Amino acid sequence: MAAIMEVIDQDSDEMENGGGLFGPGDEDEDMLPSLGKHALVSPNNEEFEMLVETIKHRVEDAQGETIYELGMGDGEQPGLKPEDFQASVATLRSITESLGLECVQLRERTVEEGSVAEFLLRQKVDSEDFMEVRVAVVGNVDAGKSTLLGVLTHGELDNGRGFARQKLFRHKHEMESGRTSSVGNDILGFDSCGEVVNKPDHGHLDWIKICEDAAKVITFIDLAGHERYLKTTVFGMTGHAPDFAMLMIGANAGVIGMTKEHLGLALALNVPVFAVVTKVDMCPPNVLQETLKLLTRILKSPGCRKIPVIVQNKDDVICSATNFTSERMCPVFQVSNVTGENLELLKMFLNLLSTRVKCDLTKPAEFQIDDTFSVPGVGTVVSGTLLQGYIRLNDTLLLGPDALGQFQPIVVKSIHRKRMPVKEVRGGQTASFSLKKIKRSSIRKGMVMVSPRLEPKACWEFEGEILVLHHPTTISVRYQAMVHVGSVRQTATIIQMTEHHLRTGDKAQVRFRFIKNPEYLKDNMRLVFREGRTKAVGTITNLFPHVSAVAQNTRQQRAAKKAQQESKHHVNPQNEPQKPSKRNRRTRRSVNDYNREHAHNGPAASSGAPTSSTTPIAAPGLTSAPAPSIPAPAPSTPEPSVSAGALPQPTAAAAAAAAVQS
Ligand SMILES: Nc1nc2c(ncn2[C@@H]2O[C@H](COP(=O)(O)OP(=O)(O)OP(=O)(O)O)[C@@H](O)[C@H]2O)c(=O)[nH]1
Repeated sequence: MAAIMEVIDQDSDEMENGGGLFGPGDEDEDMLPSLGKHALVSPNNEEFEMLVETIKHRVEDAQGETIYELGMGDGEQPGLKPEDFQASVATLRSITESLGLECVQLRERTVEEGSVAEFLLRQKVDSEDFMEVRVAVVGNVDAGKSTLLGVLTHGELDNGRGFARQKLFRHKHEMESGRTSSVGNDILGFDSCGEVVNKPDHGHLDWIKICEDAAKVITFIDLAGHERYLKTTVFGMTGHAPDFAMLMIGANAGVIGMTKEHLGLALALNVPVFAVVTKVDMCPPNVLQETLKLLTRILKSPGCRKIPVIVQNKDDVICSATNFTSERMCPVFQVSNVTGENLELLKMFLNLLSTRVKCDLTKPAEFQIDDTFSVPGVGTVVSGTLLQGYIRLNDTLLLGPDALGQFQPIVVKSIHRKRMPVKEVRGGQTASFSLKKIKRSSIRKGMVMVSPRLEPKACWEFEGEILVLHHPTTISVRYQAMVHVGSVRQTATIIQMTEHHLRTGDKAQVRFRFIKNPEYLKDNMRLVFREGRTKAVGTITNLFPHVSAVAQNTRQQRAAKKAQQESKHHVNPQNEPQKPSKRNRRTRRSVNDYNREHAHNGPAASSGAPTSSTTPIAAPGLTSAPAPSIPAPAPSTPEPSVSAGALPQPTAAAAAAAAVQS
């Protein structure tokens, strides 16, 4: 794993500037004029209006809150004289009042020229809406992850023997073994003044009440620490779209086991990390110092290039929270779940975290599914993250891709956010939807629900630029491993690459092919490719949208196929569609059942799609030329001779549109 730390080259530019901190001079290039540190002292009407607009824009931009630094100005010495400071505070309060914001002073400092202060400006509580920040909780087994979450969310300290974590375990075997095995969610709500709103009633937390009372809800994605559950942990990090990762380390055990693995994963996915060292109550000071020393060394190493900040007081919290996403800073907390030491600092930090992922609300809806449920009396429910746009009650969306690469229209029957019924969700939020007329068995994790306007296409094959973090020998064509992209988790085969062999530390442009189902992917998504101790990370650079079996079976296609067969080229078995697994055959059956039952819903069913067992599930369809850096596909590759655009594509969008009209 040391190799991981050495080869990851994290690009700081990719970290969005979302800390929310701004001084008057730190304006948005094209929209807002520069303001001096005296701007709030005695503004005239026009200036006041401009200030209102500026703050409104900033709060909206940061999705509901921002931190204002009073007494700071571009190129000016910081600090305001007492009377100017008082006048500025009064102006700030009347601005926030007019915008319906809460204005909470975080701290005040005296500098050479006078005073400087930071204020948290946050939207007032709206019982139907709240800001959402997702924090993935990672770290080695027994680091105290579940315990810390139990303590934070239930407000009761641990006894050092597993008392606090009992409230969070979801499975009987977890209770018995004391180990987390699944991806769990726990929530911590803060009101507009930053106070915790979680009020457990006999150990039970009412999520709806928390959401109603909170202006901001932190969702902890509690991931398993044991190596056995690494697949689930990777899925939690990729599929649950965390804004931040909280890396937990037991002070006495130190940086052991999966700690570096999890840190490497967060770095690879560009998720900013903060560290929490637990169990300081039971750790001798010299051992704690050793742990901190090693952690700091790892964070500063060329593979990480982080700036560790040991958080010791409120000033450190404000500094690190406000600079967290925009810089390479990695705050390090030292806490005890038993005595409660420094937990207040951690809570304050969590309260100040702003969502990092910027979602475009103007784009058509795109929702990635990370779990499915069958709820008695309700029916099929899917949960996941809305990546862009809005989804409202009774919207018709396209669900897919199925094993045939197709999408089918579904109607949203009800929506829940953290168990609270709502009428709509917007980009960046997690939600659960109950769906009409669909069996749970026909939905799998990794599917999406998108607006018909997106005209979604599935793909069997895609290209990515990858970096091998670790492999014991060499990787070559035909190598298979698990690909994690968003909530997609499926084995894929390398079918082409720009290098003959890849070793640890090598980079290459690689073409993958899924072995079971086509998937809905997008350019620039981060991917993790892993198999045992082999690990590679990368970014999707090129997609090869799948042309459904129906579309491929045109006369032109058949002619092209025949011509290819006649040319007696040997077909590379890697490029042939794989024999479906038993599970996949089951999925196909259910899809066929669905198509039979809903023959009017899509051309696939009505046109007698070739779904017999002798027909490949779906042959790869290449609609765009391979990237120049990749050698052209072997002549034997069964590629369609016409572009997908020329084919009578059975567009699911059309099916959805028909469904909407009907
Ligand atoms: N003394 C002391 N014990 C702690 C502290 N935090 C956790 N523990 C104990 O450490 C043990 C392990 O804690 P867990 O919360 O189960 O650890 P985990 O990281 O969630 O482990 P997995 O779920 O298996 O990944 C429990 O017995 C806790 O009571 C702490 O700050 N001080």
